[in-house]
Amino acid sequence: MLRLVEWARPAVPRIVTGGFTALGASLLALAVPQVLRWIVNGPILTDGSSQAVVAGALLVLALGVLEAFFVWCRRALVATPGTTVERDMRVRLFRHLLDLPVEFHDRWAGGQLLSRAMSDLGAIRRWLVFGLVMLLVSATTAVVGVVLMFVTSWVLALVYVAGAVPMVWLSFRFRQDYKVAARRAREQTGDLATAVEESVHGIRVLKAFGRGDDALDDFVRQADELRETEIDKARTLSRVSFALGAIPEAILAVALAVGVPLTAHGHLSVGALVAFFATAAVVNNPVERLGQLLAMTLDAKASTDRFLQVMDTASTVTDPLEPHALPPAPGAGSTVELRGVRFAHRSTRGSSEVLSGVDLVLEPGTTTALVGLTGSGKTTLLQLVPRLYDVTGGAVTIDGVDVRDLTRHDLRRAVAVAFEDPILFSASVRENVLLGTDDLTGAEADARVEEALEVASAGFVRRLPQGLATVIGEEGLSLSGGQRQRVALARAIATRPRVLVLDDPLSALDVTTEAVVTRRLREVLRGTTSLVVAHRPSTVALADRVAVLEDGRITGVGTHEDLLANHPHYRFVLTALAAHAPGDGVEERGDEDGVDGPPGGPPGARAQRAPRDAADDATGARTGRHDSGRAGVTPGGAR
Ligand SMILES: Nc1ncnc2c1ncn2[C@@H]1O[C@H](COP(=O)(O)OP(=O)(O)OP(=O)(O)O)[C@@H](O)[C@H]1O
Repeated sequence: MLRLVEWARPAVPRIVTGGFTALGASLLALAVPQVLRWIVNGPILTDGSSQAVVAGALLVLALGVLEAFFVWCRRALVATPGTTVERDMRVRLFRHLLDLPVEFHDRWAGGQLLSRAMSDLGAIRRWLVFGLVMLLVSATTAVVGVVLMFVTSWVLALVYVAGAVPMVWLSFRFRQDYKVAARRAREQTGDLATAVEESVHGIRVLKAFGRGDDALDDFVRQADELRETEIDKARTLSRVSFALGAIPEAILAVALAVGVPLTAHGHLSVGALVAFFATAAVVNNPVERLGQLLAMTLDAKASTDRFLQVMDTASTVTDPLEPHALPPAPGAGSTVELRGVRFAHRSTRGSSEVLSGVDLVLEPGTTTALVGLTGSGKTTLLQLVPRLYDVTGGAVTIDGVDVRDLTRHDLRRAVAVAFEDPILFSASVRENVLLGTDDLTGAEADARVEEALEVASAGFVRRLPQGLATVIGEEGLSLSGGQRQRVALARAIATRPRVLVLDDPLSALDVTTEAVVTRRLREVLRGTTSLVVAHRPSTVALADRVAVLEDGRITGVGTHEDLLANHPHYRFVLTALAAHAPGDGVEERGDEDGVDGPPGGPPGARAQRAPRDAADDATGARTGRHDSGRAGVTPGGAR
């Protein structure tokens, strides 16, 4: 937990000052018994001077008021820096999450990250500003108090210290048990958050399949598990709290039995006896609180471990130490080359590769369609260009520069991506479209948005309630699949990239809309080198050339006609795709340019896109016969 200093450094001065004021408060509390001793041994037992008693009482009052002031100071001092530290840690965690590669996010559940960013950091803050300070102050108070007890009466002090032995042993046992439960509770909180996140994300599927009750049962089971762990923790804590509360009181009984005879026989003054018990009462407070503070510390320890587990994960996709720059843009897109590219996902690394030696050259300004069976690795290959994953062998170059030699910023300015399942953020349409163009403002930005929307045939956004200012994404207006795809396509186009990577970007559009978008896209793509995953013959129509991905390699590159004539696997794939391609219609038919429908569209106007899994690799097509012929297979969707 010492490593928390690294994050808490700016707050350390105030936390330390807060600690000193808390210590001051405890020492003032310990001074009260000494005043009592003076009053009892002095004015009360000697001359009975009421003036001296009043003076003593006023002194106790002053000490009490001062103690209360110090307690207030501690709270005031540590409250603000605690929240600052929490905020800073949260920001650094989020920044690190953004920096970590996709590979990391493939492995980690969202809820686990969410709970680390929220509840774990909250637990660390509470410990820093309260637990840590009070633990140190309690320990110091106990030590100073015991020293005062020895000064008052070493016999009674020995009785008190002897009682500490079982308390230390109990605390040690408690630490062992509670630590495990604390960690388990944190993990279960993360799992619970994941369950909520997944269910909310997939609420339509749950409802459509009537699986809400199952999801609820699952959630209840997880919530019960967490509850049991929390009860486990509470039981462990209450056991130790009981012992830490009872033992000091029992010690006081023993001390009384020893102390009274000592006083009766004149070995101990009455004032000293009173002072001993008053001191013991002050010391008992922090001792009894020890269980609670230890629990808090162990909770914070579990949270710190979980936080550091993420922070210590180094990013594997990093900027080079000596980055290269891309040569000036040639004007007609860049040359992209994949040389002997191999790739295996982390989970299957060592056992099987998705790509096992891909060689492909994309000439400047050309559009290449990537065709292959489902699961053949098209999406994976695409993601290697903007380094969402790093190749495990070979290299990807842009204009002769290895993508790993570019800074990620430069690379991602040069390469734009649109995925089949587009994610839009909770922001206005305009902000979503301008996401990748960080240096554009004002009229220039407006013009770029207009142009991108035009090419992507996304004019429907102007008819949204607030036009381009309408908030879409999770917190805003829901768009249909095809509408989202077009906004995402506009976002990719708006960056005016050298290289455009499109993963079946028109899959949710009906044939008419796709034809319009395709026509406009072809015009724009002339100045860009594009790689487009094609699942439909009509998407192949976008391309100048087609590359066939088969068994982890490119087994054919050529025009559609050439491949159709000479490449059996291409014929097979295309036939299989054509058999499942639209008009398996998806998107509402529109009213503007024959493409744009009103947002949301008429009920029932949308249907799910037909599954293309029938063209699955499970058909044996990878290894089997490719004799499906070429009957009527042409780009543009004709069957
Ligand atoms: N994050 C991942 N972790 C592990 N394996 C993965 C991951 N993503 C994809 N795969 C596997 O890699 C293989 C290729 O997947 P990929 O998505 O690239 O295929 P695809 O050709 O794009 O498929 P489709 O046409 O269905 O979109 C599949 O076997 C898939 O299960």
